Amino acid sequence: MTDIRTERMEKRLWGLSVPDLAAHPTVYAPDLLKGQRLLISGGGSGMGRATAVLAVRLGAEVMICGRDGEKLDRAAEEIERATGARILTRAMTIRDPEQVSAVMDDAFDELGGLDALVNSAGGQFPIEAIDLTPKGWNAVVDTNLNGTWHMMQAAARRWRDAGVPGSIVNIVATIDRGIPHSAHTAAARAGVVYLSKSVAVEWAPLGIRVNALAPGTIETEGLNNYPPAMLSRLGQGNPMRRMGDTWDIAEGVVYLTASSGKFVTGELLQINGGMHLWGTNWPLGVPESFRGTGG
Ligand SMILES: CCCCCCCCCCC/C=C/C(=O)SCCNC(=O)CCNC(=O)[C@H](O)C(C)(C)COP(=O)(O)OP(=O)(O)OC[C@H]1O[C@@H](n2cnc3c(N)ncnc32)[C@H](O)[C@@H]1OP(=O)(O)O
Ligand SMILES: NC(=O)C1=CN([C@@H]2O[C@H](COP(=O)(O)OP(=O)(O)OC[C@H]3O[C@@H](n4cnc5c(N)ncnc54)[C@H](OP(=O)(O)O)[C@@H]3O)[C@@H](O)[C@H]2O)C=CC1
Repeated sequence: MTDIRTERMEKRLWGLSVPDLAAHPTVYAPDLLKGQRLLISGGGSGMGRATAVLAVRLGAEVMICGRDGEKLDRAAEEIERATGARILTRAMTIRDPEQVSAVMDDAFDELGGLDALVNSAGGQFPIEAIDLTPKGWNAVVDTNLNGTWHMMQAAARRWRDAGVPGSIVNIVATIDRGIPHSAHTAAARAGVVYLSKSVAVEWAPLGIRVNALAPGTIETEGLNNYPPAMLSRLGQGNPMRRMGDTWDIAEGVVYLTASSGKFVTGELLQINGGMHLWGTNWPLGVPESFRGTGG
């Protein structure tokens, strides 16, 4: 690891900044998303924000939403400064179907329609499953499963009613072998994966594609929600023995939403350095009985 990276990690400045993202090389042609309109939940930070930057660089018009209006406005200002593109922001929670309906109406009205919905909003807290309270379980399932569903259905209904196609990408997590200390989110994300597969079939006749993307450990400010003791172990929990960056995810999202993904639906794209095959992260520490077992 370079000195600069170590210093940024110690300061908990995770991931690529907006100027980094604006200058990052991309495999895509500059006008790939020209005329496309995207709504990105959780677009004020992390993977959602990186996707917003890549999308505007490729010619798309973008609205981002999340709970914290100041964070969204800050992201929009930084994106405008770095790329010259203006994006729209809406403060809301995906957990409230009425707020979801309002943001979806705004997106369709103010962008003049919608071509793609990217659901990057989500989160959880590390805990041993045996200690979960009903309220904690419900908060995580309501955010990651129910909230994502409200967004998906609200977009799909409008696409159906307008008789136009659409595309949905749901950011989930690497769940293939479960997620110790995060059983609540593993359950919710598994729900989203199979929800996506189910409606990918139902909605194919409507011209709506639905895919999921499973990140591994990705350097974002979201990592600041985890205990400092685990930060030094981050990135060791996959065969490539490093973290991914938000550009890895943004380019994956664009692959699925752009014409490159026009025959892809119901898929789960794993961008995780092989974490679905080997490795794991125990946020609260690996128990003695599991040490040295290769996980
Ligand atoms: C996805 C893979 C996880 C893998 C873990 C392995 C580690 C790998 C490395 C890290 C990978 C990073 C993954 C990321 O997702 S980064 C992005 C993370 N960002 C966040 O998670 C922030 C967003 N999170 C939240 O906003 C909250 O956690 C929550 C989803 C619960 C939001 O809901 P709400 O606002 O309603 O929640 P509250 O804060 O009001 O709490 C409700 C009850 O939930 C319980 N709770 C909440 N926090 C904790 C905690 N830290 N410990 C224990 N219990 C908690 C509690 O019962 C709350 O009720 P009370 O406050 O009344 O007690
Ligand atoms: N980073 C990683 O290693 C991994 C992350 N993930 C998941 O990927 C997604 C993106 O994470 P990442 O970019 O790293 O983290 P961030 O914390 O940066 O992004 C999550 C975004 O979700 C928004 N959000 C959270 N709850 C709600 C809500 N109820 N309504 C609307 N917006 C909400 C947050 O904004 P605000 O607070 O303003 O609402 C935030 O911008 C999340 O679902 C995360 O759990 C999965 C695997 C690994």
